[in-house]
Amino acid sequence: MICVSISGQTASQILEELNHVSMAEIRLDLLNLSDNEIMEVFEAHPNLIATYRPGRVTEIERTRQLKLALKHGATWIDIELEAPTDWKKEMIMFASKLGKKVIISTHNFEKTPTTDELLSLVEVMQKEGADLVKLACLADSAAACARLLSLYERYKNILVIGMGPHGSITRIAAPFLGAPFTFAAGTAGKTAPGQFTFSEMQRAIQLINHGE
Ligand SMILES: O=C1C[C@@](O)(C(=O)O)C[C@@H](O)[C@@H]1O
Repeated sequence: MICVSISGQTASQILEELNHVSMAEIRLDLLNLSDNEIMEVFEAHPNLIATYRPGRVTEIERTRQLKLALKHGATWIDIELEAPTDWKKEMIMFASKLGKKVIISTHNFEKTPTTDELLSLVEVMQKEGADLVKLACLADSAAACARLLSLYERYKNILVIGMGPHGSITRIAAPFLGAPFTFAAGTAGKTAPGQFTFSEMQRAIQLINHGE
């Protein structure tokens, strides 16, 4: 499944885009949605991730908006491995009471760590109670991609992404190796380096499925 990562749009543009996709990530930190618009967007589609990366607003406000999204239909929230443990526990508890799922994610915009480091990151995120572990690392070589993709042999419920131009293969391979979905850019543009557009990703998946 392709998950379109939505940023930089108005609520009505988002609602229009949601008509054409089976899954989307709503990057609340890269949008300017009012409470009413958050409710409207999350109520409009059955398979949305609510993501609000830290730094733009207070932690109280970020938490409030993530909880609002969950109460109004988000299927998933994405929380950062680096966030305080108590906050992660609070969000996991809140989501699970509503029957919603939690992605614990970590990003490394500089490099792909060693295999041992990757394994221990996955294990920590699993232990913390992630329904899905997401690891996105800048991949600067074929070896880095191979290292990232090798994690699929060991673990279920993971999504491993190689960011940057060298990491593209990992984005296409992900759903074929066990990831529940892979990210593509929304119509307003990429939310991470190396993302394909939705139609490019659709085409790549079709090519592999049909062996064309
Ligand atoms: O964590 C991820 C993955 C991502 O960083 C990517 O590389 O496609 C894009 C982010 O919006 C999302 O939250």
